Amino acid sequence: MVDYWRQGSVAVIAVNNPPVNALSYNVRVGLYNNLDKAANDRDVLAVVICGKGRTFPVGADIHEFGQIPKEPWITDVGRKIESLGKPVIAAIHGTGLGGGLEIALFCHYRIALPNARVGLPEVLIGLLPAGGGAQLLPRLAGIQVAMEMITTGRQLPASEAAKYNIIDKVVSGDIVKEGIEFALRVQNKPFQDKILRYRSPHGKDSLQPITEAVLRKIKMRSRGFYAPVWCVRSIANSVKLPFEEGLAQNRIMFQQMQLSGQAKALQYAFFAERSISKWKLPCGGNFATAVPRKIKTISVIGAGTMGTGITVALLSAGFPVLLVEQNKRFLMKGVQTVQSLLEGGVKRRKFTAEQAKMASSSLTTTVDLQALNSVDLVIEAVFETLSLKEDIFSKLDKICKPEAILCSNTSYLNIDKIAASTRRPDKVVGTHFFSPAHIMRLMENIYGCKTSPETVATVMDLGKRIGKVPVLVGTCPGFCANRMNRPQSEEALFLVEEGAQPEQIDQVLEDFGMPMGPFKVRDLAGGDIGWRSRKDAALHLGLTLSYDLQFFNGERYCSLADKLCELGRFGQKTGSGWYSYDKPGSKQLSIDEDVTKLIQNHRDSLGIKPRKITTQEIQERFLFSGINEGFKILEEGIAARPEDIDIIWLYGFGFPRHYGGPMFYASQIGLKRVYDRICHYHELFPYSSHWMPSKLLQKLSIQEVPIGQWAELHSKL
Ligand SMILES: CC(C)(COP(=O)(O)OP(=O)(O)OC[C@H]1O[C@@H](n2cnc3c(N)ncnc32)[C@H](O)[C@@H]1OP(=O)(O)O)[C@@H](O)C(=O)NCCC(=O)NCCSC(=O)/C=C/CCCCCCCCCCCCC(=O)O
Repeated sequence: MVDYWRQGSVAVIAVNNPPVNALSYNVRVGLYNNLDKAANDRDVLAVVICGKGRTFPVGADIHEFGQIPKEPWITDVGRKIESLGKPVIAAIHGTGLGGGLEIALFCHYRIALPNARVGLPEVLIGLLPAGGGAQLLPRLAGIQVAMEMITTGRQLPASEAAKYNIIDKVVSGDIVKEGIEFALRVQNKPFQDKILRYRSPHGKDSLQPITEAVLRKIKMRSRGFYAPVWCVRSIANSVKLPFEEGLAQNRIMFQQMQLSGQAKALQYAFFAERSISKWKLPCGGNFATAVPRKIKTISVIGAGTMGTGITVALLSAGFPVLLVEQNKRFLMKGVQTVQSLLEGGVKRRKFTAEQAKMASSSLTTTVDLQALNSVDLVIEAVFETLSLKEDIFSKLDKICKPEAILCSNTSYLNIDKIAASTRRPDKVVGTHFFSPAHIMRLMENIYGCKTSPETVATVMDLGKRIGKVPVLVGTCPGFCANRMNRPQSEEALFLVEEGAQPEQIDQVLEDFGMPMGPFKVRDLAGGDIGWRSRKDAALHLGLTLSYDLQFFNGERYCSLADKLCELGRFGQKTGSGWYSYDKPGSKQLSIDEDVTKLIQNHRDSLGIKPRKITTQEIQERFLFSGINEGFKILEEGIAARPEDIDIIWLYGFGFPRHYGGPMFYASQIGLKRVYDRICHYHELFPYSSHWMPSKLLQKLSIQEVPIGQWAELHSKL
């Protein structure tokens, strides 16, 4: 796991632990022993530490967390470097992260390739850099830089790291060769002043103001995530305590954090995110065997909000796009939107003006579907009306070349029905983007019963290539994301009907860590869309939405949202919704007395006496109704694993990452407790079928099955 060789007077110690040279126990032992070997070899005058393969070590092996790490620890390897009596050079390529960078900081010199990156990302997995990073970095780069890097986990490119003295020299060419050359130059020079433990942290007199400023920033963005605050404390230890004492204190904090639910959740999320690309279809096709088609040209149908967002996402990733609309007026408007989204990207520094110009020049437009006869892939993004989509797909089937893949950006409709309107159901797939599609990273890809593994592989690959997080699910109304979100939105309305205020519910869920409460989300999305589909659904059943309606199609129903829409209060875009806004389109909101009165009148008209609703009830009814649906989604095989569901929630709805996602959150609360509360609400609200407890949840709750075994056990149950 660690290779050793000598080139003249230089010993090279190369970590060889693919894929990312994680510092697992055997690697630490290998490093320690080989450093000894170099120390004892009198012909060795300098040592180079590097990584084989694609990268320098990226840190501790996260799989080993949760157990007490066996010695030697990273700090033991560090002490060995410091006391070696010979200069040690870290030669960094790829990424030098976490414990990897810590080892480099114990070295006397650090060189890196221009495209290398360094960072201390422990905070992102709920930890602090206890292997020496929080003590060493302030002594090298100063308190300010250390605070920024350690509390955010940001990776710095080599050139920026060199500005802060983290890298002594940026070199090009072969990193090992460069390391050896550097070693030969410094081998006979004094290097005691390069041992960072003997330095004092730069900017230590400003510790207090820097800490206060950083804590203010953390408070604004943390939403209950506490690792950044502990990271701040660990850096303060570098000023307040002697080096070894600081290390010991940080180790104690690390141990406590490691056992915390937040660290477990974040580490789960890390691996969950990597597992989603390992998809499998019920028919047996999977990521390892299916080969994606090469996609060069893409057409997007529909230049509305979704179509233009998707177009920008594709253009900015370098794909030429042919944008289609039914008439020139809509098309012109769409092109203007694309241009302004690209300009917005330049302002947000997502890309340069030059890149935006290039992207814009790759956009072509047409009002003629026939022009799509040579594209490799089509993404349809028109209204959510099945008949309209069926019509478009049957036309596309006739126009597009036989091997072209046809995708629907539907958030709700049955992919099999859309596919059935073509003679190529194997090449039809759902690609559900989230709004705003050029920003939101989730791409919920939906296979139908005939979608081929090759088609799935192609859209999963496309998602990655445009910087999205593609998750594969099966087809059912609302798929995974919207199906789970629906009971939650309904519960939010019912809670208001029973006595809560919209702003109270929003606050409770924002305090929980959601980026926005459900009523703010409704106002942002626009109430009119849901209103129209509710009216359509009623019409379909031969009903009308009336204001005293308490049941609809056998289910409990709350007409408050309809009443708001009837008043033209569609949300932010009209300047009023559940809240009122400074002006249409503004985000500045305030509580509106008219809405409070409307809610009161609504309760009066139905004879509902408002009751006090607790924070616990709001959290449970919102979160558990969605979680119950999540278990049904697993039960039906719509999602293959809880990880798929959790990643959908992390990226589609901003579920707080330090809870891992709703399914992991349920596992941490305890399945028995979640199940019991769901049964309780089912008893209270028998006319909301979403409280019907999931059978899978019931079975798993009997033995509190750990989340890693849900999918496997489910297939056996
Ligand atoms: C940027 C990456 C490195 C690479 O990204 P990419 O190229 O996109 O590839 P990925 O798909 O992400 O990854 C490829 C595969 O590698 C796996 N992987 C990645 N990183 C790790 C890792 N760190 N460990 C294990 N496995 C890893 C990944 O899962 C992929 O696997 P697969 O192909 O899907 O199977 C990117 O991966 C990345 O960012 N990685 C994370 C880097 C990171 O977070 N590093 C920091 C880790 S934490 C750390 O280093 C901490 C060190 C200090 C430890 C201090 C210990 C103190 C001792 C206390 C002891 C107290 C005992 C007291 C005892 C007593 O007193 O009683």
